[in-house]
Amino acid sequence: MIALDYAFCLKTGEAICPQENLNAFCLALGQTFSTLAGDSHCQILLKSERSSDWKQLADIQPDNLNVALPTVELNESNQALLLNLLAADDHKLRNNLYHLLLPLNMRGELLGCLVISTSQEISVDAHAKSMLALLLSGALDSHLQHQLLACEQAKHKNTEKKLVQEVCSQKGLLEQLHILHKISLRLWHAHSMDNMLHTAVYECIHALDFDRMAIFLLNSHTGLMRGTYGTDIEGKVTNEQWYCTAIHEHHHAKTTLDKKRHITINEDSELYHDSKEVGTGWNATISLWDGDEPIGWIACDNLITGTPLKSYHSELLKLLGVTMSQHLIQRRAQDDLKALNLSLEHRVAERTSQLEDANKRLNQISREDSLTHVPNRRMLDERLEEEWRRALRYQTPLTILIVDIDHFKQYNDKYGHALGDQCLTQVAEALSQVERRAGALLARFGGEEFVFLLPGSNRENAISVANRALEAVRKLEIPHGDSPVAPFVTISAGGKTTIPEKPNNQQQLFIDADVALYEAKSAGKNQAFVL
Ligand SMILES: Nc1nc2c(ncn2[C@@H]2O[C@H](COP(=O)(O)OP(=O)(O)OP(=O)(O)O)[C@@H](O)[C@H]2O)c(=O)[nH]1
Repeated sequence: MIALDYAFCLKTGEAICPQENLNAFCLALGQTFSTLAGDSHCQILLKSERSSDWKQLADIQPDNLNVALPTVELNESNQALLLNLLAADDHKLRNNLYHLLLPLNMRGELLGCLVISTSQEISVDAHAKSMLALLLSGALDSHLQHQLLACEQAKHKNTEKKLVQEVCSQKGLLEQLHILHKISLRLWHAHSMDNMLHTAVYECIHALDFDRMAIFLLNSHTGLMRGTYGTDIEGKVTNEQWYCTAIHEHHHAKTTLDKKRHITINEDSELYHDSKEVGTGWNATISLWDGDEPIGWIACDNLITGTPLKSYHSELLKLLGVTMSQHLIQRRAQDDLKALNLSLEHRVAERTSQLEDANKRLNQISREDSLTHVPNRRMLDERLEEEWRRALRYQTPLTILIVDIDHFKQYNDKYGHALGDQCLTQVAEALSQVERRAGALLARFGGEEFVFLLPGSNRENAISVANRALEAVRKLEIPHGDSPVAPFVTISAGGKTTIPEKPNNQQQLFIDADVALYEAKSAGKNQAFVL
């Protein structure tokens, strides 16, 4: 028989009081009880505050100490033993062992209990037992409170650490977003789609937290994916416009678009360049959308510096995707508008040129004789008015020479109107070759009459022109069986040379030229007369 008495109480108190922590307390407790009985086995059980559940805090055997905080569930046999002991509250022999339960109260509440199991019966002094319980309760409560505090402090430290990390990460994200904003401003100023894509890759790999980036454009109408700009393994921007593939043949593009994934990040992944594996690290792909229509995607990784993936990368890359999508949409709209404007400008220029041509032609037609294609009377009147003014201002000579086909009525009567027209055309053609001096003009005046306007020509030159005209028509040798003048068609010419003395008096010139023509006709035709 062993005794739990005051002496043991004192011994236990001396052993457990100086202990600094729960483990040392339990160890000292176990050692004290082993002096009581060599095979003693102590368990400290704690009662749940809110329920009647019990859990094990410490399992103290002479050769083994096991303290578990947070506490662990009781196994079935211990649970049954505890219930028995709680009900009987005495030192009982069960399963060949004597068990003693020491309830531990604190602040009027049952905190837990100490269960001592030995092979020998223990004689218990009731006062010593309650004193021991008091001693153990105080020490255990103090250690538990201390442990709880330490646990809270550790939690607090951990939260503080996480907070610092979070603040750092937020600061990093903020800096990156600031840079992204600056890049976005630069992209607004790009002068073309090509320039915008090059700037995007260049600026992003130099200022954002990743090493390489490539942008691909998608065309859902053609089903094609095209490269734009990317980064080589040394970090230089490269032109990748040569790259073109069907979207459905590109595994990543296909799955991203099918599943409408906006961003995918892979850690410890193989990294590629020109379809060859060049290293490992993290890589990310961001798809670009115009509403529901996929318009491109971006690939980026950390191949060169191996910069680790940060907690803000996901947020940063998402925003990069949104920014790039907006720029692509806006740039496409601008380009479409430019193309539309160009096509409109082109069409307007084409129409204007057609209109100008038509006007020119109209102008020409309105000043051209439709049968002979030499200038008509309207043209002659305009040019005569002009030349009259000029001759008046500079006091230079001006000549009018009227040419009339001889016996043309008979010609028409004999050969018919159609041949008459043909004759007129041939005569006009021949006359138009006679005088090629600058300013000289041959016009059809009406019927079978033609007029030479000869600015700067004196009478002598007018006579020369008239004779050359006569000769030119004779040379045509157009048969005229009914002409009493010659067997061929002939003409007569009457001219007048003057230096104008007053404005708008050109009509007089015509009257005088007509008089001269009359003279030529009266003198037998086939001749010229210049006044
Ligand atoms: N075939 C044809 N004949 C025309 C055209 N314009 C006028 N004529 C004819 O030209 C003829 C002119 O006749 P006239 O004024 O009598 O003159 P002419 O017969 O040449 O007599 P002279 O001038 O005195 O030699 C008329 O018979 C008109 O019908 C035309 O465009 N085509």
